[in-house]
Amino acid sequence: MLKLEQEVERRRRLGPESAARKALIASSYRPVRPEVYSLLQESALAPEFLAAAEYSTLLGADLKGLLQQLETVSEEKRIYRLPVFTAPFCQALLEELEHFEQSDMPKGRPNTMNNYGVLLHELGLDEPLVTPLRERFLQPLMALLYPDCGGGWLDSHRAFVVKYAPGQDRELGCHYDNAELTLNVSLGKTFTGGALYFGDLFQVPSTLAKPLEVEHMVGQGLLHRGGQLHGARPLGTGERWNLVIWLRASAVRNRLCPMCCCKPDLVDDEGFGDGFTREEPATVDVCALT
Ligand SMILES: O=C(O)CCC(=O)C(=O)O
Ligand SMILES: [Fe+2]
Repeated sequence: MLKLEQEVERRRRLGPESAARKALIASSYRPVRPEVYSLLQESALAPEFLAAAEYSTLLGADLKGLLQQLETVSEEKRIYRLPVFTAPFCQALLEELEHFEQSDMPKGRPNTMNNYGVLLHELGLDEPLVTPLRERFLQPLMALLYPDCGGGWLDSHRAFVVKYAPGQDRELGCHYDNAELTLNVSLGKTFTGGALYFGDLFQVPSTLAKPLEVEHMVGQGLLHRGGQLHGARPLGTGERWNLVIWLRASAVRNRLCPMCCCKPDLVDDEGFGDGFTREEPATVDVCALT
């Protein structure tokens, strides 16, 4: 019981501690690549990503048409891949994130599994970069790919960078994300190993006997359902940096928390919190499994 109370207390502190770090970073951190903090421009996005997002907004766009614009990694598991950022933007973002990681600024860690990395909202990158990316480009794309998992109802996110390097984190255990949908973009650098593996949806009783192995390709993003069990194989050599965006739809999670599968009992938090809202959820078709 004591452990549980400690965990509740730890979680209660997360919001205010994060807000304090964000304020300190805003007042005293000096970026090395300030241009990544300006409002997201289409010139930062890969032509393939722009084309897929643009197609998705057309009247009459359908899944079949969209699938011609991306790589289907697994039809059964509904995992897709496409380039997201241009190479120069990837490079600039990576340089900025590395500069921050090496600074003496306080850092919130992405989740309980990764000890290295950066939370993008603490750096002030939500407003100029992640929110526009979600609202303008990911939303139409996800609405066509995953209409049954809240793809058309995305209203918040949690974005972070995970870093794997020798002597630091090298792998990630099997888990599911606190997200309806996830975008995972490989930013670099040069590395071997570190492939993702995917099992079934976590609600499906199964073993991970024959997971699907998916290599990261620098510059490219993988799209998958948050509930799809996955993990990362050990890094071989080099450094691996990935931008992970956990995409959330309050209309889905307000009904059933995707982590505990119960009706959520909400407490106040800062920013997007965990993506729940107190309003009545809109009526939305929801996948029976995620
Ligand atoms: O290492 C990766 O690329 C996956 C990270 C991941 O699954 C997560 O942070 O939720
Ligand atoms: Fe994950």
